[in-house]
Amino acid sequence: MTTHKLPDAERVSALHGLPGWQNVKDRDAISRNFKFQDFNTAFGFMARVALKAEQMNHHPEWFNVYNRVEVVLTTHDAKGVSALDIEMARFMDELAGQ
Ligand SMILES: C[C@H](O)[C@H](O)[C@H]1CNC2=NC(N)=NC(=O)C2=N1
Repeated sequence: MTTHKLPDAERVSALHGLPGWQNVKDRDAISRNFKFQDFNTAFGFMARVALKAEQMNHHPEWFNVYNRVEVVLTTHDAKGVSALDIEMARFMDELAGQ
C-alpha cells in the first residue's frame, strides 16, 4: 500500500527535496503556500491539481484567496504523511514552476 505513513527518515529525506514544504505544527501533515500572478493563474493551478487529485484519489486541503493558495497535505486514511502526499507535493511544485 502506498497509503501507509512514511517512516521518519524517508519523510525527512523527501522534504529535503521539497524546499518549499514544511511540517505543520500540531498536526501530522505538510504545507506550502503558493503565490501566483493573479486569481486566474491560481485557479488554473487548482483546476489542474483537482484533475490529478481525482486520478490519484488523493485530495489536498487548501485555501484560496485571490492569487494565494495555501495547501496542507496529509493522508487521512493513514493518519499521517504518506508517499501520496510527497507525490502530490512534487506535482504541485512542478506545475507551479516555483
Ligand atoms: C474513500 C476514498 O477513497 C478516500 O476517502 C480517499 C479520498 N481522498 C483522500 N485524500 C487524502 N488526502 N487522504 C485520504 O486518506 C483520502 N482518501
